[in-house]
Amino acid sequence: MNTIILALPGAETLAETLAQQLHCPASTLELHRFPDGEGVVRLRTSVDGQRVLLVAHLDRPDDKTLPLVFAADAARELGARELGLVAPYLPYMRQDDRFRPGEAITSRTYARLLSSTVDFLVTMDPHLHRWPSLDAIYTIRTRVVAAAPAIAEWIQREVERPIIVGPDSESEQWVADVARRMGAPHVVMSKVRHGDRDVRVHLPAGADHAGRTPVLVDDIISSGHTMATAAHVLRGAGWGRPWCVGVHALLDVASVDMLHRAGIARLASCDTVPHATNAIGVAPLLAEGIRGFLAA
Ligand SMILES: O=P(O)(O)OC[C@H]1O[C@@H](O)[C@H](O)[C@@H]1O
Repeated sequence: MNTIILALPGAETLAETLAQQLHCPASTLELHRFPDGEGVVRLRTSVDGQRVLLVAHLDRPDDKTLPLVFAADAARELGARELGLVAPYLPYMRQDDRFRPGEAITSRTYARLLSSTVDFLVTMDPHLHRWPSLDAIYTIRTRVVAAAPAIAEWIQREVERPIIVGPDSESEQWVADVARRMGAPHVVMSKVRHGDRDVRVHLPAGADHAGRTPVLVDDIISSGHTMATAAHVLRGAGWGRPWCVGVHALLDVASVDMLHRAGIARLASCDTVPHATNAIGVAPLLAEGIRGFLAA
């Protein structure tokens, strides 16, 4: 079966790069907004009888998910035989519980929506905390790709004698993997969240930087408060100015400024979400993950 890549608006660069890596054609989608704000998508190429890979950057997902669903439905109606979604950042993974009475568990609802939209999903380091794997909520085939090889390679190139630091217990999975690949030590801090922009972070007793440069690594940087607070704590403990690396950079310009005011040495992110801090390319890793679905 032939494969064609369709880029959702904003994902054209990633789609092109993946098309080169996977040796298949890529096309773009037209998104028109009517005066009342409703949108309509239009496929610019035939998809009849083909496997379609929809490529989307799903930060700010509320505006982007409906066009994705419309594009998938249109492709299906126009003869696509199989539909895959490549979404390097998978949104709505953090609300995985009813933290306050009456709250929606958006992870589950979003998973149900995407599972009814496409046949398979390729994503990178989704925020799996309470769910053991995506299979707990997604009913389609999924493939999780780790950014750790690209992050480890980048840190190795850029930072002399690093020690990898996780700002909270959830980050241990990513931090341990990155550190192991580089043969560097790692330490994981503990965090208590009191609100969207209010976190407390602690270094474990006895933790020592051993003259190394701290590199904070986390999956998501959103408000930036986790990284900023962790940076304050590290500096206060005499660890020097930490570097900060995030897989998914969701933060705005004000949050980037706040991080620099917190005294970080450098902020870098993977290009799962287009952002001024993108320094680590993950397309080759994503392409590898996609290949498993292209065999038939
Ligand atoms: O503190 P901000 O940047 O808002 O949020 C990002 C943090 O919130 C967690 O779920 C992520 O794993 C990360 O540690």
